[in-house]
Amino acid sequence: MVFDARLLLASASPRRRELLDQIGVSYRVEPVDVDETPRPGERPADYVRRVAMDKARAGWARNNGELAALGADTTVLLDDEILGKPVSSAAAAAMLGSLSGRTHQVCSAVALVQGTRERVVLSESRVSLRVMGEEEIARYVATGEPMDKAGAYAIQGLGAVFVAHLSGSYSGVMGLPLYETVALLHEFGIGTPLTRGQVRDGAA
Ligand SMILES: Cc1cn([C@H]2C[C@H](O)[C@@H](COP(=O)(O)OP(=O)(O)OP(=O)(O)O)O2)c(=O)[nH]c1=O
Repeated sequence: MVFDARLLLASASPRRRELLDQIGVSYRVEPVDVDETPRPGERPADYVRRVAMDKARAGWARNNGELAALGADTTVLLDDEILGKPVSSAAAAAMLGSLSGRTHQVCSAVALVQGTRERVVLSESRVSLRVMGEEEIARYVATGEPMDKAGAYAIQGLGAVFVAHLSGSYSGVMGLPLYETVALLHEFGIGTPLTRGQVRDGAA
């Protein structure tokens, strides 16, 4: 239990907790469940922003009205097609096969809600994975790491061995773009240990 938190993290993701811990932000965790089904014809960037905002709104609704609620969503896009979390080992292997030797996009949105105040920011990255053989894909899938990850890999885990190039935000690919997150937190008057002096209302 964190007592001095000014932020509610509307997420069950251990990666998002780890990333907020990394920059020294205190928060209380409140996982939420929102519909993550893309709407017909919805542009991927709009989809990611909408889901992040829905998570933040759901977090705010569970709150006692004191803490700003943060929601985030991360999606992998290959040729503008959304690759979500794999539903099975076979789906994970197929996803990795389609990403092998190619460059894909990772879109991460972070949203903050405090009452009627709502803001969402998008981070877009490009990641090139090297060619992966069938056997190494099978070995990677057998580790279990791909299963709860958009695009079936984790840049912060064993999957790092496949990442040939990244242009954009490492933390965004991992699930919470920290530069954008800190900018949003500032807008809402929430500082970090390093940036607290720059926040309008002082205390972090
Ligand atoms: C591409 C990539 C994704 N991921 C993860 C980040 C996200 O947690 C996940 C995408 O799923 P999300 O729906 O964004 O998040 P989540 O279900 O894990 O958590 P919550 O909705 O409760 O906030 O994929 C990695 O951890 N590493 C990577 O390299």
